[in-house]
Amino acid sequence: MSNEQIALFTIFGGTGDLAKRKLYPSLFRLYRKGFLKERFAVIGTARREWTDDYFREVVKESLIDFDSSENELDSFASHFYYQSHNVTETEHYHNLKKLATALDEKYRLNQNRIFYLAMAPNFFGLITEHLKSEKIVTPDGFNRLIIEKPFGTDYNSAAKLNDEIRGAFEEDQIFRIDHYLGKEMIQNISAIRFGNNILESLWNNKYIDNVQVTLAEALGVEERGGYYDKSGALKDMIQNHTLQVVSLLAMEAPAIFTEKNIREEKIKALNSVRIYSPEEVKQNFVRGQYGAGKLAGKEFINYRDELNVDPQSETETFVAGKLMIDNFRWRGVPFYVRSGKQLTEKGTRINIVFKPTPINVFRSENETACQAQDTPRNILTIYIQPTEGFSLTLNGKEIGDGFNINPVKMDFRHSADTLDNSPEAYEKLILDCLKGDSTNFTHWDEVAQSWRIVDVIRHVWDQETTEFPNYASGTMGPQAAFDLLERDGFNWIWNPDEWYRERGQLN
Ligand SMILES: NC(=O)C1=CN([C@@H]2O[C@H](COP(=O)(O)OP(=O)(O)OC[C@H]3O[C@@H](n4cnc5c(N)ncnc54)[C@H](OP(=O)(O)O)[C@@H]3O)[C@@H](O)[C@H]2O)C=CC1
Ligand SMILES: O=C1O[C@H](COP(=O)(O)O)[C@@H](O)[C@H](O)[C@H]1O
Repeated sequence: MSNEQIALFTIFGGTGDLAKRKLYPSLFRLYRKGFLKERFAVIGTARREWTDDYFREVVKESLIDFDSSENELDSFASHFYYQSHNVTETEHYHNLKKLATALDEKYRLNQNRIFYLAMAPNFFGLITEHLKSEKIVTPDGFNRLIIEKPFGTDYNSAAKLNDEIRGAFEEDQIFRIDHYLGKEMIQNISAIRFGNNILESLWNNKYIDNVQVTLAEALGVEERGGYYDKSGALKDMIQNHTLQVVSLLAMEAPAIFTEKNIREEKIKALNSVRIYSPEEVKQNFVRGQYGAGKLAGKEFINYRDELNVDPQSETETFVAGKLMIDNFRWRGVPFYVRSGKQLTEKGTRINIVFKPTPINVFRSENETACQAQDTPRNILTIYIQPTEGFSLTLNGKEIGDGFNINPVKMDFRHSADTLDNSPEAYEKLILDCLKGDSTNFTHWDEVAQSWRIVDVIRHVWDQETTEFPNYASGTMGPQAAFDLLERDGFNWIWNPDEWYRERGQLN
């Protein structure tokens, strides 16, 4: 059976950074794998006046890292067309419609259309309204809208944006991208949980002590200071990616692994995340901003000295917090989350920290059960990126005299070969959209609840200023983030082996 997908892509923001860095390379990968063959076309639109030929050169340049022949690049690029278009001008949509109709006929596209909004969100409502009023949305075939983040800047703006878009597209036609949902190991969370009875049967507050989710970045804001300074880490990384990861970890098992069932369970999990009072926000969430520092021999500047960042900026580049999930499964189990820029290293990891055995039977005879140190905790670490895999520590007997208990690690990592051949997040998500599968996109109800969770935090922070910068680049964030866990008698785990060693539980 052919895997070929048939569609016309219209990319709004076709001259932009996202299109060049992510979208064109992803389309090329789909082309190479045969998901896109002859029956596809791409219209790139933006205000600048480019010719088709120039556009095709830009597309080819974006594929420079691929080992491909000029012939292959030319035949791929020949499917690309450029239409100069200002999204605020109604007449411009007429030309877009003409071109779309012509390409539909030329490539026999069955009126299947994907509109990719790779532009600033303030244009989304306007574009979708025009797509409908100017009848660029087709009566036959499918019409799907891919929307980039950020989806609003708080609950109210997101709801307004949603209403605007829903004026032209139904919820099942809207594909809100969260590129973390396209990552292989994020998708693997469900496989690890629901495919392994030894884990799922322990996946609750009886056996799990705490859950830790870290989304760490080594880089700073780079050229995106203008956007980032208005956003900050809470809206940039917690509202979307982090809460999505939490919902996948916390959700109940779906009756069957389908889009609708998964979505329902994720929404229920998010709805159970406690919305904090202002006092609880102060106790449970902390923020940071990076100062100058040194990392791997490289000097980093203060966040406030970055390009397009306000020199007095109060924007956080780091967030750590404790989420509580008020349902039967999770009552009392803290979900610690943290994300920040310019930290020690790039890495996304999840640690599921199990409770120790009820009593340490290996204690010495002159110790009571209360005096003895706990047995080392079992830790399940899910490595999302850059290394991908998972490990589980179990306790065993140390070789030799006596009866010393040692954690040993069962470690699985995907090989470099597998990783090289595995699809990139955007590639996967675009293919899902072509197939009409929105499992790995965010539904409005998820977006709405995520905003409700973070809005109260933002509101409290906006009332107060903090002493910034409060962490040096190349560290894992401000002291307050460490205190947050220590207060609960715990510590962040980054590398489980080091963590055991620090506790004298591993030689
Ligand atoms: N870049 C990234 O890595 C990521 C980006 N995003 C999101 O993707 C979206 C696009 O980001 P990015 O590509 O970085 O942004 P850019 O600023 O690089 O691109 C913006 C695009 O919009 C076009 N544009 C601006 N105004 C108009 C207009 N009135 N009519 C038509 N076109 C217009 C610009 O072209 P021209 O000037 O020629 O009109 C350009 O193609 C944003 O929502 C961003 O938040 C999300 C995640 C990551
Ligand atoms: O959405 C975003 O994600 C990136 C981090 O993505 P990753 O796939 O490299 O982990 C982050 O740098 C950016 O600020 C944010 O907008």
